[in-house]
Amino acid sequence: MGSITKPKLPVIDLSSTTLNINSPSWVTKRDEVRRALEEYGCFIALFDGVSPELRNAMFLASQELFDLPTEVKVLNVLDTPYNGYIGQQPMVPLYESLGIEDANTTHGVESFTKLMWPSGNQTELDKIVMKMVTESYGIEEEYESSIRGWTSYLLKPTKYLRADQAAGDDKMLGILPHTDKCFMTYLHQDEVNGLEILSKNGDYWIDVEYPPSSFVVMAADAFMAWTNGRIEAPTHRVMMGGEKDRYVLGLFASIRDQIIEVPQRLINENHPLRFRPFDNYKYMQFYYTEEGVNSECPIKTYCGI
Ligand SMILES: O=C(O)CCC(=O)C(=O)O
Ligand SMILES: [Fe+2]
Repeated sequence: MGSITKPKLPVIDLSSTTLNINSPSWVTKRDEVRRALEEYGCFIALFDGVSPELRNAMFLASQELFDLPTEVKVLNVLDTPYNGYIGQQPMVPLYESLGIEDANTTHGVESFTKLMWPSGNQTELDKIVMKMVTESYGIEEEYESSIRGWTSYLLKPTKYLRADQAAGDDKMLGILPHTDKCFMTYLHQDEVNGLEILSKNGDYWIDVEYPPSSFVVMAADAFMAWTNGRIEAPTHRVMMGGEKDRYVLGLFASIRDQIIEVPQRLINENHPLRFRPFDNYKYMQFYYTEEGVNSECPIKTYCGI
């Protein structure tokens, strides 16, 4: 491992100023997005400048949220396991998160969400990425008719305590290696790095350095199954070092009340069908069963062929 220069994640500019659906650069970018996802399962998207003032405001709000007493935070209970409040877990003592379901619609949290996702356009990033990937594969119709309208968004402010206990250069685990169980994930962080992506061959971890105004776009398990395994959900973890707490805003897109089925176009001799039709929310429930937790690749166990 020592002397290998590790690759960095591809950075793709998806700011609205650079995107024009009728220009040749749209096609180039679209295929770049697909290739990045096929190769790494994720990439860094530069996405419309969030002003420094807004960024500060949203991370300040996040900080205030985590400063609430634990008794208040635990009141945030959601139906899907691990989507409400998580904290004080012995395996990952630095980690804390608070999920807000239906982040783009639920009336009561709308203003909070708007603050957290300035100009409300981060679900727009999902729309752009999905348009690009599905166009690139020629499966836009399948996306429009059976996925897009069923997408729900979980907004998850997350805090990682600084790793005071870490001695010297040692880092502490912020979140255990995992793949996400939803469809797609969009991550935005404050200034502290820590996210690491496992390379496709599993040989090394890639450190993620976010440029300002950038998001990590990451495929999750349900997307991997929908694309018949063309795009794999990358294993990732967080390692904490240094003297600052880390704040992250995650947006997790899942498909609700709709069976996900591999589009015919993605099935052929070289790519035989690998996944049976499945329900994303039932899969997330399955993941927290004993069988799911102990499975090496839960999505394959759940609906693999
Ligand atoms: O903190 C990060 O950068 C990643 C968080 C994450 O992987 C998750 O919440 O699923
Ligand atoms: Fe994750």
